[in-house]
Amino acid sequence: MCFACSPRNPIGLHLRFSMDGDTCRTTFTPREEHQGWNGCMHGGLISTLLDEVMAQWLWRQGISAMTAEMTTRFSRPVPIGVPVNVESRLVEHKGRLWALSARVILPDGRAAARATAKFLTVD
Ligand SMILES: CCCCCCCCCCCCCCCC(=O)SCCNC(=O)CCNC(=O)[C@H](O)C(C)(C)COP(=O)(O)OP(=O)(O)OC[C@H]1O[C@@H](n2cnc3c(N)ncnc32)[C@H](O)[C@@H]1OP(=O)(O)O
Repeated sequence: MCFACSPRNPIGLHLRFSMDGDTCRTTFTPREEHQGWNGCMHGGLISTLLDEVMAQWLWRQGISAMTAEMTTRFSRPVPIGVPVNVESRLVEHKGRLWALSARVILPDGRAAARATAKFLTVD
């Protein structure tokens, strides 16, 4: 029962994803309970959005892979109540290792956060 994507998780984010060419996308509007700093979405939950959109890129290609490493840069706050777009792309693939990047984009088109991550395929 995935915290990010399961529709059955009562405390989950209930994210839904789609592929748009080589990009995986979702949208999310943070609520009060997702707050960290006053009026802003918690950074750990922003990282969850980024991690999940990259994992879903792989899942949608039939690749089962776990996050082995992730770096996030928080450039701007994500305000509570404001819808954001979240997107991911493949950067590189070598053997079991998949490198992806992802962004959280504010309604004005500016990136609020960016991440890069390495995933390793698992059986
Ligand atoms: C019916 C509908 C159902 C719908 C359903 C939807 C499900 C949609 C799925 C999405 C859902 C996902 C959710 C979000 C993604 C998570 O949250 S995943 C959870 C968070 N991540 C984890 O818990 C991972 C914990 N780590 C591990 O379990 C293990 O370390 C790993 C990642 C499996 C790798 O372990 P391992 O297989 O033993 O591999 P290991 O021998 O350590 O490394 C293999 C090779 O990779 C290299 N390597 C390892 N790490 C790195 C690294 N960071 N950088 C470079 N090289 C590395 C090693 O050096 C090694 O190289 P060689 O020696 O072979 O040359």
